[in-house]
Amino acid sequence: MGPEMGGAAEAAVARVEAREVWKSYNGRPVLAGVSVEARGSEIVGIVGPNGSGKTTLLRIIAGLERPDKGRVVVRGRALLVFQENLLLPWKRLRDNIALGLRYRGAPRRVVEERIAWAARLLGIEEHLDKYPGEVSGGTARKAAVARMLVLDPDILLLDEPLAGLDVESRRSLLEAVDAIAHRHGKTVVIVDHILDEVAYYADRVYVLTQPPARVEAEVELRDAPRAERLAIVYEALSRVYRERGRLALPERVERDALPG
Ligand SMILES: Nc1ncnc2c1ncn2[C@@H]1O[C@H](COP(=O)(O)OP(=O)(O)OP(=O)(O)O)[C@@H](O)[C@H]1O
Repeated sequence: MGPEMGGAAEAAVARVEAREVWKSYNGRPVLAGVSVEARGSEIVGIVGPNGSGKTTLLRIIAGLERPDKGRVVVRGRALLVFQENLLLPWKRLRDNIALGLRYRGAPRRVVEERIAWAARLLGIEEHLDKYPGEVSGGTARKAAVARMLVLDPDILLLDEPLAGLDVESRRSLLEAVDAIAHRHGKTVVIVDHILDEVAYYADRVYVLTQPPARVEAEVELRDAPRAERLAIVYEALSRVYRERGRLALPERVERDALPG
């Protein structure tokens, strides 16, 4: 790729791009040339089956691992919310969310303001004085997101944020993510295996293949009505499968099927 052109406004837009990323563990390929991109105020969903390298891809984007091959560009500050939440059980949610800010020496007033803002956005104000063991999985997940959000990242990487949550928790978490991206201007990358809800909220979805992962389909959804987005992704996938099926047909049938 050539040098980035773009003016000053363009230069300020957060961006994350993985291009043809390859990764193997013990000689076994997990990612086999995966390219994804997210920029500006948008939600990008990366959906794939279990073991398809979604976590590995996020860890590479976050700089926690190196790809064997390929290029990763991150413009802006990216923070990863781990699938396991990693809340400290002996600290109240409020203090868990404050951890990074206090570590950075943020003034008390700033810490309190940011916690109040993030808690309101995620709808967990009433739980701030509880311990992680006293709240639902959905509230704990939201607290884990809040803990990163208060650090004001440009890019938020969410590793399977919907895993283990009930329908209402998934909906309310994704509503908050929607506000984080579209009202507060963050770039959000969600990896998950639940296509339905991710498609409903995402501006673009990448569907990964079974491992070793490649991008099976990349589907733009930004301008599509939400209620139609899942169908649009399924249509795109059907096209891919049909195409593959067609290519797999014997040569004779293949020729017969050609127009003219
Ligand atoms: N550090 C590592 N060392 C060896 N193998 C690893 C390592 N990290 C991941 N793997 C393997 O790579 C594969 C992909 O793992 P990864 O966690 O990235 O997939 P995933 O799509 O996030 O899966 P899941 O949906 O189950 O969380 C798995 O088979 C996993 O065992």
